[in-house]
Amino acid sequence: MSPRITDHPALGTAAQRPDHHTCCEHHDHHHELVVSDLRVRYRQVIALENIDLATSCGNRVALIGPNGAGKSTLIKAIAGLVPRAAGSIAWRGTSIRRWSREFAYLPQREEVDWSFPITVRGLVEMGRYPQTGMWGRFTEKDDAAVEHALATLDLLDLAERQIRELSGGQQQRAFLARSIAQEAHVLLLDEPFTGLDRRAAAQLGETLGKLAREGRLVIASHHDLNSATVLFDEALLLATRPIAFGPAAEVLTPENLALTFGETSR
Ligand SMILES: Nc1ncnc2c1ncn2[C@@H]1O[C@H](COP(=O)(O)OP(=O)(O)OP(=O)(O)O)[C@@H](O)[C@H]1O
Repeated sequence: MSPRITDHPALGTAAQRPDHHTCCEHHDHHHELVVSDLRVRYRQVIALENIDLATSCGNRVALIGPNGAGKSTLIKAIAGLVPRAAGSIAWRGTSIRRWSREFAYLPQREEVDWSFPITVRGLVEMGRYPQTGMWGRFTEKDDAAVEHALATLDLLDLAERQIRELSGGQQQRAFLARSIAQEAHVLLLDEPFTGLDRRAAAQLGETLGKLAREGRLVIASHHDLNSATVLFDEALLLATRPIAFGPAAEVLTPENLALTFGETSR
């Protein structure tokens, strides 16, 4: 999906991609998630290069850039779903080697088989499998975690419905509820606002705010520049390489956006 860039007059101008970037200091011990000098490639294609990102729970981080900029790839790399060609990703001081229960990943809508026969409750219960195992017995603690997740996402009334019978916004909430049941601290969301109407988007925005205030870290690719400063605390502008990272309102300047969108990534 294309970003809405029409409201930003600076974006029409061609801009050179910078040969250096403004970015947070990496190598720091104060942040819970630290991505340092990350490079990811798919065969010959370099999807990400020189990515540095340091942030902590309580923040909502937007990944912003043109199609092919590497947003999905960065989300997958942090989730441990694509291999790194170089660099490191550390969570609470320890390198992330494989998918961890701390990380919950929400793929782009079209990557999910929504016709899969499962109820909302069944989907949310899957969040407990890392603890119980697929065929494990649910304890009271597991049941309580599922109820808490359904309540947090306002899904108790829909718990017995099939996910294919839900609206797009309700489906997003069901997936987020699964992450909450998993007790994941890092929510990695690929374009969670895409396809939602205003009301569902507002509700999701509130939910992400609540989850961040509860002490989770939300990282999401996002296409709507107009809402980015409202919905997110921090932003990483990227076009294969990072253009800027910092507080969303400081980073989303016309100059930075021109650098990010002025030249389409390969
Ligand atoms: N499985 C793959 N095999 C080969 N190349 C890939 C693969 N996935 C992504 N790429 C390439 O890696 C680059 C980054 O893709 P990515 O999907 O991360 O971008 P994006 O910013 O999420 O784009 P969009 O906004 O279109 O979703 C692109 O050049 C893309 O073509």
